[in-house]
Amino acid sequence: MGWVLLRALRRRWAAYKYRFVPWLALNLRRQGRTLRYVPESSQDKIISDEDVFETLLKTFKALFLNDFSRQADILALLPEVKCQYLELLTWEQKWSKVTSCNHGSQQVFSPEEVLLNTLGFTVGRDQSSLVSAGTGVFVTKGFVPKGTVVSMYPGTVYRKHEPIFFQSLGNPFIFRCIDGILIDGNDKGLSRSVYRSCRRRDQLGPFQMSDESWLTAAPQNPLAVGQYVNNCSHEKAANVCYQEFDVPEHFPIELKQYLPNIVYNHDIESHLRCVVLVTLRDIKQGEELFSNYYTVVR
Ligand SMILES: C[S@@+](CC[C@H](N)C(=O)[O-])C[C@H]1O[C@@H](n2cnc3c(N)ncnc32)[C@H](O)[C@@H]1O
Repeated sequence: MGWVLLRALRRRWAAYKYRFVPWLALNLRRQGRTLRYVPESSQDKIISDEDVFETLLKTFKALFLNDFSRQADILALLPEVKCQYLELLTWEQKWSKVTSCNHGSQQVFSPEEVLLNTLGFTVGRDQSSLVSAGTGVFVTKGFVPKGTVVSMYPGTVYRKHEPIFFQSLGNPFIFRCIDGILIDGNDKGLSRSVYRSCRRRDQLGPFQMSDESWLTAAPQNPLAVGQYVNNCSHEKAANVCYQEFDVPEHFPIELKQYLPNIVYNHDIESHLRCVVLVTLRDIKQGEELFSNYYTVVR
């Protein structure tokens, strides 16, 4: 009995230790080199950055237009602020949208319906098909072709040496990028408070620089559930892969409200790091997503 328990504990620790920052720090010092659980020679990207950008843009634009009635304060700033996407609409189009919102005649879809109409599928959390693996992520409707952005890994982004010790204790949601950047995707406890506080810090007037609804059961960006994807096993091969994506400077400001990531420290100039999950094969409705926790592509 004791032996079985010990073996179970050892297996749990073996899977978890790479995400336990004090363990990483200790091994870094011992080995005198950067410790990665990701191979040094990272694979090529599954899809190009341009394709990731296009998918996010398409999805966020659709969510933005669906949320139009909530965007009135942003619209009011339009003459002064360079809103790249809204500039594409004529004033007549904007006016017709505002009036249709005011008269309540605009059809408002749920974020999942918007995703289905835009990308042809929806994803959501449910009990994993693996015994005792807790929650997992499933394709709930539609079909996802190979090479598609199917999800995003939300959370606070920590650069190397930024303080994450207390947030990392007992936290299985810390994701490590190839260059050592960490993303804390835990939606509870201290991690949750840190994310919310960073988000409030970065708000620019009516413009939200990121989304915090992934902390709830109903995210306004329905792709932001990637932290719940489980690890592959002998029976369940990986069908998605993590891919890093740095948000370019020209990302439309009014669409940043759908980005589920925020930097812990914004004093240092750099692009916001996001991680998306890309399908490695076609995935049908009802299938669970499985990644390989030890593989990330730049
Ligand atoms: C990032 S979380 C994934 C979401 C998790 N299933 C949950 O319900 O919170 C990682 C944790 O999920 C569980 N997990 C992931 N893949 C698993 C697998 N193949 N078998 C058993 N447990 C797994 C482990 O407890 C792991 O520490």
